[in-house]
Amino acid sequence: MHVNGMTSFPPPVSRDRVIWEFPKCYSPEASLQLKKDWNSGTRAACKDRAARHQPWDRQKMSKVVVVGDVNVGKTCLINRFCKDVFERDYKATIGVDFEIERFQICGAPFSLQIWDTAGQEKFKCIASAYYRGAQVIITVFDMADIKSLDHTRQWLEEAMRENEPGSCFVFLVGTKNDLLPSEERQRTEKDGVRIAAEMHAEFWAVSAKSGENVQSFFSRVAALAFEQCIQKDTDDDVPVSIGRGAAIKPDRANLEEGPVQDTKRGCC
Ligand SMILES: Nc1nc2c(ncn2[C@@H]2O[C@H](COP(=O)(O)OP(=O)(O)OP(=O)(O)O)[C@@H](O)[C@H]2O)c(=O)[nH]1
Repeated sequence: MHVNGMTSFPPPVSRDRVIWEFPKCYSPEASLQLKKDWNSGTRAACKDRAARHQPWDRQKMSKVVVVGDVNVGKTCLINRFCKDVFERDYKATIGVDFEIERFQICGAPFSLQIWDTAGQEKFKCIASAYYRGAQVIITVFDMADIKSLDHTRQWLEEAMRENEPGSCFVFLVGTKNDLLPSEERQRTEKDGVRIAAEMHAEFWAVSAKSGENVQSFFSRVAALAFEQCIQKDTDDDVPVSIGRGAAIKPDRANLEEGPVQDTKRGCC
């Protein structure tokens, strides 16, 4: 970064944004990747740059879009991760909002641009204008409101309408797991896992209130999105697609290759 002819460096990322180990999935039954380690290409690319003390040519960033019914806890989930706060009082998101979170993954700088969208019907047309160019779609439901789980397919369909088929990693996230007694929680998780598998999404259950699984979830998102960026860099001229049907089959090599990107300035 150059400011007035001087080179300035961004501040270091906080410790909980530094990722060396490949983050685990929540449930192997609905996972985008069962592998335990980075792709060999990712490791090699990171090692090579570090050995040559070479900076990455451009800031690597992936666009993440968070969708779901009104009041399911999208804003709280993002705020818990980005600001480590929890807001008890509901304030509707008007249109969209976004946060940029910086990471260091395998020694390389990486950012997630996280778009929070409104669940209210009247803001849908504003929010949907921002779905385009997503590398990750997070569909959110409230674990204490099973109807919101039924609606996640529709949310995904609408988000995918603005993106290339098979071009995005999809997550299905159940929020507010702190509200359920353990038996009910297990039942709802089972339903979530089943629907996630149908949607070719990876399932997670979290609580923005207690913070349970929030950090692990976003680390997982960042790691998968990062690998996709690296793959794109090293294999730029070969068009690849994960295919939506391939997402929960962990052994398929095509997932490791990463999706086709809608390349935007600043994003990978
Ligand atoms: N108990 C509990 N309550 C939560 C949790 N997450 C969110 N809430 C509550 O749920 C309500 C809605 O949360 P928001 O994050 O604003 O919901 P949203 O999905 O962003 O809503 P829209 O912006 O209208 O689409 C708020 O009153 C939060 O306090 C959680 O993990 N546990």
